[in-house]
Amino acid sequence: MDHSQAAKVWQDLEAHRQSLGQTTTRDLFAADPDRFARFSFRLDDVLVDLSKNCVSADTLALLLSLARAHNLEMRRDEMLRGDPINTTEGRAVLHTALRAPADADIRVDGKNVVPDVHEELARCYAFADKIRSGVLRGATGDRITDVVNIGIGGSDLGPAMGARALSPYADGPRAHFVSNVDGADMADTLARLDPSRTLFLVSSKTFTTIETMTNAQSARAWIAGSLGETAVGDHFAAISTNIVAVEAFGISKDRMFRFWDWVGGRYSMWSAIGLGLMIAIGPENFAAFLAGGHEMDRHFATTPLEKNIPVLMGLVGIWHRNFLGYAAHAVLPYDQRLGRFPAYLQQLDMESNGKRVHLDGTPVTSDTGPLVWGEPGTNGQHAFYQLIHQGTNVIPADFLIAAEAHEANMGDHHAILVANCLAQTEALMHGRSLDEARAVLAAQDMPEKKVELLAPHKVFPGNRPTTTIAYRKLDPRMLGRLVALYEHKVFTQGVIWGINSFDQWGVELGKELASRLLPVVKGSNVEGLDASTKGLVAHLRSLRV
Ligand SMILES: O=P(O)(O)OC[C@H]1O[C@H](O)[C@H](O)[C@@H](O)[C@@H]1O
Repeated sequence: MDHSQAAKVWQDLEAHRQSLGQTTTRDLFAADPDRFARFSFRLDDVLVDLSKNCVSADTLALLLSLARAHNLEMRRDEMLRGDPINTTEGRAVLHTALRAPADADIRVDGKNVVPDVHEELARCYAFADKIRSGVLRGATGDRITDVVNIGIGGSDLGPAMGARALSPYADGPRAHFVSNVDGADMADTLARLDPSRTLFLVSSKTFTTIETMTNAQSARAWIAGSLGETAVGDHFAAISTNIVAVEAFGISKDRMFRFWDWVGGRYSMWSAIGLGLMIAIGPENFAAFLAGGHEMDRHFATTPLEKNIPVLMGLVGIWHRNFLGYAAHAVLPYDQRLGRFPAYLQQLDMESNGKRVHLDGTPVTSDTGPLVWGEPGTNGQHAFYQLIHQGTNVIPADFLIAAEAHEANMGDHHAILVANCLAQTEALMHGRSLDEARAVLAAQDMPEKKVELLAPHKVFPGNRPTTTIAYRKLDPRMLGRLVALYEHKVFTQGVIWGINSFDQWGVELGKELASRLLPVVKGSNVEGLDASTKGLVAHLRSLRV
């Protein structure tokens, strides 16, 4: 990286922000009739409209210079060719290899990993087919009708989000997901299931995560308790990088599916971790999901930065976070089946870019990843959009909308959904001035005093940034493109911030303390705890029967 060049562009961007002054996106639209064409970008049917963000051509040009000063293209190529860019863990970062075609050549330590990827994928597909067709059955000879993925974080959110997103394509056994160590999660799921027809997938990269191991043991006891110990083998499969621990759990080699340490947990839904999704939607649909991801990879790898969609989304995010000071980012899918997408992105984005030191360990000098959150529209409109429209903080938001619904013959449902999505982005950009609010009220024949009283409440400041992602239909290929789009956006931002987007040391301390506290919660000595924790332990113990 050229530090002095990067620092100079950063200053130029700050000066540019000053020079924009009070300019609003509304002003930018008024000044440029071609703004939509200039600021919207396409990949086949996917259109990403950045025009409702307060960026000018100069802003984008400066942001692109910033990306170049940080050697974004070089860093991208390093990732894609398998360099160990996850420096704190000494690992390559190759989720892109999971969706590469069979003839690709991507090397880790000199060895092409693509044949291994395809071999494992073929094993997963064969297993999925056998469960779906009833060739593989439960211990009693019954067909498997329900598949429960036991995993947490990256070993849960991807397949869980995907199974919901692609439910119109689900023609296999029902998919369930148990993640929380709260026994309620497992108990509520088991209450709906018949052990003789249930398959558990224990998904854990490390196969040591306490939540997953505890849930897996309970599931094992449930099967053994109702069908006998010998039935366990027929009702379990495992997905992990830790073959030794899987064998120790008692899952045989032929029901063990592996992935590799160069796949981060939050980037793993493309691997065998997707097995639950694969069984639900079938190998063909899963292959379309992978192909969609690869399509976005090609776009990211080969499109000039000026038209590179994930890069541009990442850079606009940098503008918001670092130059306009916006601390949050909302993801608002107008697609009910993307209900878990914001939660999925929370892990992808916040676990990747919620960092406070540079790659070399020195403290960051600018803010890093924003708080990411969201809910499907239109529900959010009737709950928290008030704050997005009129609250004191500006929250940039992504709006996701399909042209086509899966439900034919449902009258105006989809048209109303689309109208609401577009109306929100228009309202957020346009706003309503005090004079406009007064005029609206006056037109209602309201006494002047009341107009004056009410008008300030009806002012919308506008100039609230939104990006709209519009696509044909939420099919497997589209989901693949969408997830990969955000992965590369997160990568882009990590490069600009100079952080490691692929480790997650921030989750360790709580884990360590939880294992230290477990015996205390169960009754051992509270000595050595801080006064608050000691008091809470005592209170909880006193309430327990
Ligand atoms: O797949 P596992 O090894 O069970 O890990 C599950 C999850 O837990 C960890 O604490 C990490 O924060 C996540 O990145 C990971 O996805």
